[in-house]
Amino acid sequence: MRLHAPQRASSGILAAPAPAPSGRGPTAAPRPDDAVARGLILRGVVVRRGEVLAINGVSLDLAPGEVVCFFGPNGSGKSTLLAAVAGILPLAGGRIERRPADARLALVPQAPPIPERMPLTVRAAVAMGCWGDAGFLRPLNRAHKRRVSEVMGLLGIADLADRQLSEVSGGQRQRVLVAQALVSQPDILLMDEPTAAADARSTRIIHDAAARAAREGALVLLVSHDEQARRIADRCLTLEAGRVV
Ligand SMILES: Nc1ncnc2c1ncn2[C@@H]1O[C@H](COP(=O)(O)OP(=O)(O)OP(=O)(O)O)[C@@H](O)[C@H]1O
Repeated sequence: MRLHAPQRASSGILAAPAPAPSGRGPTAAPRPDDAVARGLILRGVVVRRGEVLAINGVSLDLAPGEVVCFFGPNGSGKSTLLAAVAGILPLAGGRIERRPADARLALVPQAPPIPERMPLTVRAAVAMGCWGDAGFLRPLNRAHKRRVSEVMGLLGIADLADRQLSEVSGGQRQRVLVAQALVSQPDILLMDEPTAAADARSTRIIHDAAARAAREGALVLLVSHDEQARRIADRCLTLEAGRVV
């Protein structure tokens, strides 16, 4: 089973539109300072959160197949950087480009986006990751259902499939959210502290799934306070006060 599909035009349920490239369209020729033909390019990225300069001039070249871990103290800008890459937060300066521009992106957010009391089984929550392919609230085809089952197996949550999401533990819930993102077969997988509530076993399962997605060609950006993340990292970057140090 591939967790990741070749880059294509449609977007997953958790996908956000690519941030508008500043000054040129998605088909423009690479600039001399662009080191990667595919993946993500950040140049002089600046993001404000109210009065705070949360990201202050970050430039990175990130290639498919990499697991890039972001460490750093609370408030250093890790979540803000992922949100900017996902197109959720606007840039106050610089540019972020997906290569190609229609690369599919999925975000595992730090705060679960699904309301705690919403009646939803684990299987239905994971299946939401297929909506980018199937259409919003549309029935899933056999291939989608197979993918949902396979990813639930991979994340060790198959036995929870019919449980209400509100009735599983915090660590199990994190695996559900990771499964939902993986089901969308992202080219770029953004994970914001996906193991914050996870025990050692859950942490290993989540990290192994992220590493597998990268092996299959996805670019994985993983924000973490967990030193275990170094095990799967191709690169570790530290943010301090909005800068990569
Ligand atoms: N919703 C918000 N409104 C205003 N400022 C915010 C908001 N969220 C974060 N900030 C500020 O932006 C800066 C970066 O915060 P961010 O959440 O990106 O840090 P982080 O490195 O992810 O922290 P943590 O490790 O605690 O998750 C901090 O100074 C923070 O106080």
